Amino acid sequence: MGDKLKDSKIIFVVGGPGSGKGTQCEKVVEKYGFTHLSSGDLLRAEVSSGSERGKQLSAIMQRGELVPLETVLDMIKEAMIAKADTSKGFLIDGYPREVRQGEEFEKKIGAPSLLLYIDAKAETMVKRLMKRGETSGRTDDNEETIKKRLDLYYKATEPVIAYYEGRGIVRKIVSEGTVDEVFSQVAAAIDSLL
Ligand SMILES: Nc1nc2c(ncn2[C@@H]2O[C@H](COP(=O)(O)OP(=O)(O)OP(=O)(O)O)[C@@H](O)[C@H]2O)c(=O)[nH]1
Ligand SMILES: Nc1ccn([C@@H]2O[C@H](COP(=O)(O)OP(=O)(O)O)[C@@H](O)[C@H]2O)c(=O)n1
Ligand SMILES: [Mg+2]
Repeated sequence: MGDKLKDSKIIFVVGGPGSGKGTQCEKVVEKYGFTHLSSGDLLRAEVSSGSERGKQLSAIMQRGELVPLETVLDMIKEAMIAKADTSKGFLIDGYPREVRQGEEFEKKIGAPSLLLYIDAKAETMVKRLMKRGETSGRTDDNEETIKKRLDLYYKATEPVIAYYEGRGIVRKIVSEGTVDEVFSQVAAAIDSLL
């Protein structure tokens, strides 16, 4: 089964909290039929299952910190294997969050063919998340945790961009405009890959 994953197309979607990763992934699924796996959503599903592991994850996520690498990687791998037979390719949203997460992913699953870097200004991300927080019900959409998630993003996740830039597979998407304006950049980047 591992080999089957090795052959599948993998796109990493990396960007700050509130940059628009999830929004753009939904539009990519509509247009290209890829399988969208959001690491954050997988973790939140585990939390809402009420499992012991979910309780531990919840505390970490409420602090805006990173959960253990093995946990999130195993959850993504399980989700990919479950869809491997029918998937046209995978959008891995919100992972890797640090370089070693990328290295471990490639050891256990396979190499990405594209990294979509969804780039928005810090104040744009804060504004969007505060607005989303009014309806999302996410325990991490509050000012204090948003700030921690942003700090962690700049410290741990931006180096991921540089790491994959070295391989020439990064496409930077400026996500300041409307959802459709941003999506036209995303579609152009994916079309150049297909
Ligand atoms: N104007 C504008 N708003 C956007 C765009 N993309 C997302 N938003 C808004 O910004 C908020 C955050 O978008 P998400 O797609 O949830 O962001 P995310 O990167 O998945 O955030 P995390 O899951 O917290 O990492 C949403 O409530 C959207 O309404 C965009 O391209 N333009
Ligand atoms: N690879 C990942 C993905 C999410 N997470 C945790 O899950 C939370 C929500 O992730 P998300 O991608 O939905 O949201 P953002 O943190 O990107 O805004 C993060 O703040 C982390 O606490 C993680 O630890 N490792
Ligand atoms: Mg998201």
